[in-house]
Amino acid sequence: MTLRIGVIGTGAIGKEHIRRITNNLSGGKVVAVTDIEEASAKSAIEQFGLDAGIYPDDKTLIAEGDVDAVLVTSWGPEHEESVIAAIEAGKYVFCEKPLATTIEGCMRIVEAEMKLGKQLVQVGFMRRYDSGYLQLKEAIDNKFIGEPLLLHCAHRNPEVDTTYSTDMAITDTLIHEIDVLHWLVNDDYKSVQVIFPKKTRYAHEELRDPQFVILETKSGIVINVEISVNCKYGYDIQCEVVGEEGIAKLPEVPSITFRKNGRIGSHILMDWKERFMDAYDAELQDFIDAIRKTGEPNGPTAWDGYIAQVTAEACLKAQNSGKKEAVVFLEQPDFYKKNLKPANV
Ligand SMILES: NC(=O)C1=CN([C@@H]2O[C@H](COP(=O)(O)OP(=O)(O)OC[C@H]3O[C@@H](n4cnc5c(N)ncnc54)[C@H](O)[C@@H]3O)[C@@H](O)[C@H]2O)C=CC1
Ligand SMILES: O=C1[C@@H](O)[C@H](O)[C@@H](O)[C@H](O)[C@H]1O
Repeated sequence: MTLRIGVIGTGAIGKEHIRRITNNLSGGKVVAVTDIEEASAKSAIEQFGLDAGIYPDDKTLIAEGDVDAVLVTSWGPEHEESVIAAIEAGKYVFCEKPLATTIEGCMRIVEAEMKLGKQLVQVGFMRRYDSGYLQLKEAIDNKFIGEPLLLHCAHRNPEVDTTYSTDMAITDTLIHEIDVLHWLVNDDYKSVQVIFPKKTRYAHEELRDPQFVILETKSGIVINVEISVNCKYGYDIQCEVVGEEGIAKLPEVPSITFRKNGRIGSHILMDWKERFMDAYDAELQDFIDAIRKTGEPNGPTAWDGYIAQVTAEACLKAQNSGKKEAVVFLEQPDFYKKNLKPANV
């Protein structure tokens, strides 16, 4: 059976996902779209030659769109309502990060799923499908570098516009590290701290950039993440794990080396679309395949969305207090204690 998919929000990543489902992946078909800007939904249909209906809003798409699954790729604060409506209608959901913009919102989604008694939701934490992070995880899980002790990470974007605010460095940007790093080291966060170094002159007036976040896990692993969103030179994701017996580092993105004008160099990518292209393909293919084969998604769950939001909110508190803040989770329900298979890459 081909998975019939409806897309809620046909902006930047909505269109990217429509393109990959339509041109690159197998087993799924976009049959319905909606966007609060109707012109955007229309342009998605035209751009990708979709045989799909346009619906006035998320609820109508879910009720009348004859879909098995929805992709929620609207703005973060809009996610919760669409995800809950989809769960209540028994539709599978692939929701871009964040699952919801509050802890309570994430819990409402978790409760809706538990009430239904079936996992329907996968959150778009695509780094768990990136081949570099998967290699790091394999090295850690096989004890290749011994016990991980500390991690040095960086999340750099070349630039942001004036709508990007200081809290977004956490909720929009760091949230990827929040999810992937505790998964990488098989541990939970215990505390967080945020330090603001000297501000770059490229940050707009209201924005504090860069930021330096320290996350500590229950077993005592210390993780530092530099977030720079005006680094100018490229889109650059770094992660180095220091273990008891060695170091493992995320590979650089392959690029030719050139010799020109008295220099040896190589190219750096400029945006997330290219950097995680393969990971986005893999996460969505896994979503489609797992549902078709087992009737349940296999990727990051609504509970992972909750864990990320709790940690993000502790970081926001730490931004304001300047102090180390505790990260406190509810106990994981048995419902979510399944042993997730490794990502399908
Ligand atoms: N996994 C990743 O690396 C990335 C994830 N994202 C996430 O994807 C989501 C969308 O981001 P972008 O595509 O960059 O934003 P965008 O602004 O380009 O697109 C969002 C679209 O959703 C539409 N929209 C908003 N509310 C809606 C609603 N209630 N119903 C229907 N349509 C609605 C907007 O009109 C817009 O066309 C965000 O949650 C963002 O955090 C974005 C970029 C990368
Ligand atoms: O999710 C993403 C964007 O929303 C965010 O704004 C960027 O900072 C991240 O690098 C990208 O992966």
